[in-house]
Amino acid sequence: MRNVILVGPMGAGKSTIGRLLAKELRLPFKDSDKEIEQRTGADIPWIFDVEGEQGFREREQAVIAELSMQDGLVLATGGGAVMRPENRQALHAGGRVVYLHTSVEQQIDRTSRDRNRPLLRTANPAQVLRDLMAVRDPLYREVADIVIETDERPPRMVVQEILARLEDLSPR
Ligand SMILES: Nc1ncnc2c1ncn2[C@@H]1O[C@H](COP(=O)(O)OP(=O)(O)OP(=O)(O)O)[C@@H](O)[C@H]1O
Ligand SMILES: O=C(O)C1=C[C@@H](O)[C@@H](O)[C@H](O)C1
Ligand SMILES: [Mg+2]
Repeated sequence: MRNVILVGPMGAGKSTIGRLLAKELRLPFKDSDKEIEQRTGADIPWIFDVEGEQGFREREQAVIAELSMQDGLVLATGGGAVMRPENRQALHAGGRVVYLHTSVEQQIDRTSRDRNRPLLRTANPAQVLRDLMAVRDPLYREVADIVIETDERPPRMVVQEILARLEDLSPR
């Protein structure tokens, strides 16, 4: 079997739902952001500060390429992973891709308590989230086999819907 891969913006719930989904499927869970941090020995804000976004994206591409090639993982990706065509190709080839959709209003709410997202350390994080969503929403949809709405749905309900929709997919 190939992997189940979660894509979507910051605050969509990829890390939270990925962990629960992996438990349900009894598969190992990997989070590309965490994997980058472990391999670098530094957290994401540090990588952005020292190496710039470009440096982070290079590390992200290497991790996505490697993890997508594995089998039987639940893989949560970073919010910007779909920006590079090489990543979209690797993710599509690596398994079933699930886009966790959320409104910008929910993103603002879900990311407001957490300081670990360097792109949101600005005067107007809501505008940044809106601008990123305008560019990225079509890319998440391009790479996804399934789109799942997460607004007003607790993580456990989202997981059950993913499981049902994965069952319904025909082989590709
Ligand atoms: N369906 C949901 N309903 C309510 N809260 C949620 C839901 N999904 C996630 N959350 C909460 O939103 C916050 C962000 O979730 P999470 O870190 O899983 O997002 P992410 O998609 O991994 O973001 P990033 O791309 O920045 O890594 C967490 O506090 C989490 O508990
Ligand atoms: O949306 C983004 O570009 C990002 C999302 C996070 O998951 C991290 O990958 C990083 O903070 C960048
Ligand atoms: Mg995450």
